[in-house]
Amino acid sequence: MTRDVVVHPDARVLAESVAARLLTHLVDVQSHRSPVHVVLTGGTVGIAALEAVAASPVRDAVDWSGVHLWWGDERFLPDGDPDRNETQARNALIDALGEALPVENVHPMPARSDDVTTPEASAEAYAAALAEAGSPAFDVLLLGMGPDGHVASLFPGHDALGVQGQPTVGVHGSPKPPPERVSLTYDAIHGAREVWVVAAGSEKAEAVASALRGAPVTTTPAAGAIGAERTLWLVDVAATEGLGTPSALSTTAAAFPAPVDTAAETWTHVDEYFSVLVPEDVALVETRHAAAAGGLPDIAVAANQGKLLHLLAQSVGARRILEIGTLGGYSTLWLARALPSDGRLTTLEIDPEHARVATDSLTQAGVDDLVDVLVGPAADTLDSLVGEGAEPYDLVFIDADKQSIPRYLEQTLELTRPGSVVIVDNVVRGGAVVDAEHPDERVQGVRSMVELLTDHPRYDATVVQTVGSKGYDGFALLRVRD
Ligand SMILES: O=C1O[C@H](COP(=O)(O)O)[C@@H](O)[C@H](O)[C@H]1O
Repeated sequence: MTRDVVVHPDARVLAESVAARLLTHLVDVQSHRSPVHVVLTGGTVGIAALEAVAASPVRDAVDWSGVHLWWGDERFLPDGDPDRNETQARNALIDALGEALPVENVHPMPARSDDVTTPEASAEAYAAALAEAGSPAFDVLLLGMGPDGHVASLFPGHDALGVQGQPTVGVHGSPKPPPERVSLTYDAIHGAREVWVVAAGSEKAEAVASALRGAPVTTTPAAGAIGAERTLWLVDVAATEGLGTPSALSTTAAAFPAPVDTAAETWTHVDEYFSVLVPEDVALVETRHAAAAGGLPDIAVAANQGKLLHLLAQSVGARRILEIGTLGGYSTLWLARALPSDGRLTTLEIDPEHARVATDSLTQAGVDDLVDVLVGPAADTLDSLVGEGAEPYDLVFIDADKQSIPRYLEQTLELTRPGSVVIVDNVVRGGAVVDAEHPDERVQGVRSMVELLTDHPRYDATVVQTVGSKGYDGFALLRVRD
């Protein structure tokens, strides 16, 4: 996942540029995928960009019948209220599109009415609408940002920041009027392929600087605005004042050399340099491609990490491997290839569709006779394996829901032997792990793991931080004590 910052001379040019970028992106995506799902934002730049889309001669290049419009947040007000983000978007663009955009493609968050009396009711109805539409992966999710660093209606210090397991949330006590709102949650935002944060003006400069420098989301919610494939910050020069703007920024759309991006680029280049040591063959590449084509999130291990798993499994002479979290089968394939011909790999996956994609890829790769893909919640499957008296595993790779890591580690003890090796992925989480108050349950899951492992009688452990094409993270390496 990359994060790019593009700086424009002023708010007007920024809005025009966002419009041009959006139109081009829609045309590009429509050349290989349909329908396209776009999430709109309210706010000054967001609405100005929609006006620019409406005025653009290029707008007819988009097949609007294949575009669905959703909202990232809404002010919980009656239908037609001029302060609703929906009303503003209709005035700015939707009305101008007329019949080109079918009515059923427009998905506003339900307004306050006699039937929908609370932000929670609106949020629930919107979650249901998303589910009914097949919980689409948003192609582009636009987010404005307030001077306090809020995105959508996720405000600093609010409980909504920590809500997980649902795509929407009702919000009360917004510091920016109106106080009642409905918002997408981070879960929904993080599922978007591309997240574009748009912000203009010096009053946003402090929040832009905090977010790009990785402030905690509790104080700067925009720091958590991250897309699954790409995060793009589209800002004007005034909004970058807090970053110490180089002169190059006075030109249109100069790429902003934020320190974090420079570092991430370097990590990726270094991974590329060393990639000669970890060449992927056709089966590995196709496994990655099948996962992407199946719409699976791009969170599998990188090739060098897969090779590390492979080498570790070989080094300990693993004959039996357990993987918790199959996803598309990429790490599974690296691990399976470390097994001897009489070896066995058991991999657990909660999502039947992910399991199907993985099974197909493992079959294509010719390792299906070594691998059992077990579908269901991992904790239940682990209990079943314990109940069945499964032979101990030599190596366990845990790469699933991070909040459950402590539980998986307890269960793993029932399924291993002294000397077995356990690897837990993604335990640094961009450094968020040091934040005791972090609202993300995944971060808290890792912190609970650290508590569990401190002076543990049966696990010996270390954690190694990593950087690379997959960003800044790390893994825990454990050995079951003799
Ligand atoms: O209230 C809201 O504010 C933000 C930012 O608006 P701006 O006028 O400061 O750009 C916006 O992103 C959000 O959708 C909206 O509900």
